[in-house]
Amino acid sequence: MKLQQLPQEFIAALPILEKIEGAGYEAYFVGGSVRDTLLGKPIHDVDIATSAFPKEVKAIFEHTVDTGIKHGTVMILDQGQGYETTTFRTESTYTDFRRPDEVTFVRSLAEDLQRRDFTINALALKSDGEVIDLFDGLKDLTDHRIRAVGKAEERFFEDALRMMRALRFSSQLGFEIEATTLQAIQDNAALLNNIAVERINTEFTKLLLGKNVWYAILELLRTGVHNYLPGLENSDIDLVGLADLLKQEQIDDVTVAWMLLTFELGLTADDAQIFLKSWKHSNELIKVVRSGLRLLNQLRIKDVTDWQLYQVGTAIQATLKVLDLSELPIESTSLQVRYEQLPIKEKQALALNGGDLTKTLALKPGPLFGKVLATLEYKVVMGELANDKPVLLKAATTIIQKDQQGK
Ligand SMILES: Nc1ccn([C@@H]2O[C@H](COP(=O)(O)OP(=O)(O)OP(=O)(O)O)[C@@H](O)[C@H]2O)c(=O)n1
Repeated sequence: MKLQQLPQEFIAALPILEKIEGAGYEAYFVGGSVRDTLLGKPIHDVDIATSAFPKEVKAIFEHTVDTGIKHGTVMILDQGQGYETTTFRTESTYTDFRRPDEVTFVRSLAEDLQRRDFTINALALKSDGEVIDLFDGLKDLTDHRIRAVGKAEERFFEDALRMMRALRFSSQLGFEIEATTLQAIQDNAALLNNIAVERINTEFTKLLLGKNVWYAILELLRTGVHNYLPGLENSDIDLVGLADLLKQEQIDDVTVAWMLLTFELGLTADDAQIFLKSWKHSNELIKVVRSGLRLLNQLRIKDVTDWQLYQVGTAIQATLKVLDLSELPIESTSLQVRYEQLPIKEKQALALNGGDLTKTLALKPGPLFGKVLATLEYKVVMGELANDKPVLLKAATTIIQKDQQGK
């Protein structure tokens, strides 16, 4: 099959292929960008595979960066754009974060494509538009099927993360996982124990954000893969609940995805922190999920105060989204309106600050200082005091006097 029209990103990179070919080597576009082009989707990274060894690539181009030289990857810089160019290779196991431990460079494209994960990812595109399809990847693309290249088991032994990738692609693309490949996932799920959790996290997050997440979660459960994911062992019922919620609407926000998951798992904010840490999430994401969960869990038992709403702060949008998707009988719009109408949304918006306490009331920094500001903040949020400097100064004076009388 020959592509008549190439996307702009490939056209821009054509001179690179042609230059490598001109030096007497083979070079092709490979991987996700070829798959996505054939699916009519936008592409992000253009990956190139070549028969030239790294030092040969470096001899052809003036500007290169050794991004993964041991694994055969050299970045070619051209017109402000970087192109990852990898020598044809076979590979053994991955224990490292993202690169295989050992690779053997080869000169044939067929051997390189043979070590790739799925047939839809094992297509190569030549500079003249010819699609090289050695494993019926085109048919699988048309039939919406994820099928391992060759023996699925061998591919998963090379890199167990590929089992997560199969589920992730099925969610993103809305493809079915072919029966033998699915069986091999079921048989080898325990190999995921050897994989760095950061890598699993990346794939699982993409799965949660996919359009066919409902199917992917059911396949995840069917194959037992969830039993090898941190904190998800034996959480079948919660995951089915999550799958049902996500059936209603595709989500596009990583934080919302993880908040929804922890909410469905019925975790408290503290337990969610432990759970998310085990997935190696950032402190920033953990903080947002924690405050959102606190509010949502409060809503499970009773209404929330404006102060609780205020404390959710920047996590409010994600939280309201989760509320919308959850089964709690509360309208997110009413909370949204209440949040919008809060007198202030952050401490900095208080009409009185520490400087005013020092200058106008001669209060020195210390425990009382913090107590005064915190009390004013609470009262303003709760509508007990207007956010107005003279009003707050008066209230501050009263708090200080009471404190001194108390001593
Ligand atoms: N564990 C892996 C990871 C990657 N690949 C191969 O390397 C290519 C590029 O991998 P990557 O950039 O991780 O994924 P893409 O398939 O490009 O998908 P996306 O960019 O959408 O994540 C894949 O298409 C596949 O051929 C593989 O065989 N096994």
